[in-house]
Amino acid sequence: GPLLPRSGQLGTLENATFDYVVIGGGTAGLTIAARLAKFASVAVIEAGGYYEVDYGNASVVPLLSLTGLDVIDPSTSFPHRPEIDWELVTIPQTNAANRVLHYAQGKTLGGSSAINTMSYIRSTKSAYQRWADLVGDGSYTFSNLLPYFKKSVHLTPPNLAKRNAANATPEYDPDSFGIGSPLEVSWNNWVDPTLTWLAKCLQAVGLTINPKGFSSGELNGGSWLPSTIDPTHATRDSSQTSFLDEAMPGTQIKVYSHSMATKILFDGSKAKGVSVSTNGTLYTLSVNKEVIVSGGVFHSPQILMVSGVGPKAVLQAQNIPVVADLPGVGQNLQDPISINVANFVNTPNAQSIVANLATEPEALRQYREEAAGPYSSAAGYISYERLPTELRATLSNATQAALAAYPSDWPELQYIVGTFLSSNGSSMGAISATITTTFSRGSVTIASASITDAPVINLGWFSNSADGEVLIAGVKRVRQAWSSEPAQSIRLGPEFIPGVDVDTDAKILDFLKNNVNMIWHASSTCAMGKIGDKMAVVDSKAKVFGVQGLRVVDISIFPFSPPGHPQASVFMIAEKIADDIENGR
Ligand SMILES: Cc1cc2nc3c(=O)[nH]c(=O)nc-3n(C[C@H](O)[C@H](O)[C@H](O)COP(=O)(O)OP(=O)(O)OC[C@H]3O[C@@H](n4cnc5c(N)ncnc54)[C@H](O)[C@@H]3O)c2cc1C
Repeated sequence: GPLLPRSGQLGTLENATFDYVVIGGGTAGLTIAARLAKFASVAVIEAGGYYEVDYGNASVVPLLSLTGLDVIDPSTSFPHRPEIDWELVTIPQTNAANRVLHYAQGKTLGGSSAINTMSYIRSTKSAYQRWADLVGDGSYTFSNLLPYFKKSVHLTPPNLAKRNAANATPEYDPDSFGIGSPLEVSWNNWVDPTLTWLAKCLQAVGLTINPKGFSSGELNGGSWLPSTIDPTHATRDSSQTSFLDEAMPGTQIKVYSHSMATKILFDGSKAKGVSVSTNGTLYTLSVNKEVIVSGGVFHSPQILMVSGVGPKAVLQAQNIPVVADLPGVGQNLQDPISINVANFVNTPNAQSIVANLATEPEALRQYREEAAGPYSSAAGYISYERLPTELRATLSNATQAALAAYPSDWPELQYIVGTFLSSNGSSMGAISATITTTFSRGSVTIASASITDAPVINLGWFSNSADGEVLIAGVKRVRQAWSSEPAQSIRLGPEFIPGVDVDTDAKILDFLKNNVNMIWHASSTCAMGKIGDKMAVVDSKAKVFGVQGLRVVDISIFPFSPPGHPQASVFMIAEKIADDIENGR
């Protein structure tokens, strides 16, 4: 790959003053820092280092983003990789069989954009309209956000010669993209044969290809997805390899890596700096202008709380002096749940090719010499829909009414196709169902006044019974796809997961409670809202209520979990708020 030299510590460990100090060099943090550094002095404090150094190929090679990233194991026996993962573990999920889950979050420059599955999907026009309405600011409609979406990415059209899969030609709306920079968005240079079959199964039950793709404000039908990938080298593009790499030589941006922001410091109610710890050295980075918190969904509320901004009772219980009593900090957590319906199949997949000693050398050659072949492939194919009438009719009246409150272009379910090897080396195909109307709510709070104690996470799974009902319908819908005519050409044996004995709603619900997974899209723990909204944490310019000189810019400020995949909107919001700041808003 084209890796630039990656040094470790880049700032000197002593008190200093900047215009802006950004807490967290993750997806949003490096994006906004790089933009602000064009006209101001900026420091970034990041707990991790360079993932290319700390984690090597597993975080760079696209195929390994699906299969090699052992950090995404949600079980409590997850492999320990403290150099790139926060190793967060939830409290027992009381409505989900008391499960305790590991929730991967990137602890590295690039944050979760360095460990995610790289798919690039925006939300729907009505979802952004709802965002605009909730926060009382018309700049959040899709058409007004589009310039920021365009600015944050550089699109390279698919390389059809390399993809070499006639039935997997991506369709998309080029007008939804522009000539932004520096984050690369493009398509895989190889298509997994099993995924083309699974896409056909979804198409056979009515989820036909959406000619506009999923970046023009529509989420229905199916699409071969673009991802955040450098198409020339077929390597992951993250906020680090794009925004930070561009800013490093071009601006005076200072990065304090392997460094913890331990507390935001206030002068009265004005943020005046950040206390930092690097390998035991404590120092203060002061601001002329603002502190920007970009710690992600779990750590942004934590740093606010340990600094005195949060629910008064929580702060007082930890003897933290109250700077601003904001009851919404850590509340409103929304985490979409997902389940696989999986079967053995007779088709090869990327893993069976690279696991086979006869075919692996050619796969390696293709990747090294042509940036193509199985190693170059990550995100594949996704479909969205509102439930068909006959399945909607199986829901309780309360759940039907709850769904009816959503606008008509808001999908209710997402289906992701996937493929992997079973422990005995056989190919498996999986179609997952994921809810896109998360009714359950969780929370994040603190165990102590110290930033070094992990935040206390309750995902709130199944706290609202509508989520289970909708996901049961999703399982039935995926079973329809697995019963379609194309599926008969590839399926081997009876249903493997959940299994043919899981055949009633009650049994499916029990299976779900014991087996659903996160798709790592948790959001909304410092939710944006209108002035006067008691549970809102930031206003529409991302300014924290009740204090001055402090914004939060990351996925925690989404007012709700938007359908689609979040990183596109995370990059967008960082661009938007950077523009607000540059223009004095
Ligand atoms: C396994 C996985 C797969 C995913 N797949 C996809 C996908 O395919 N498509 C998609 O759109 N989205 C995906 N997502 C979600 C998406 O990546 C995240 O929503 C997004 O990256 C969040 O960005 P953020 O800026 O809010 O937080 P992050 O990118 O996580 O950044 C937070 C940063 O703050 C740092 N930090 C936190 N606290 C401190 C502190 N006290 N001091 C110093 N530094 C601190 C962290 O180390 C981190 O670098 C996935 C996420 C995961 C984890």
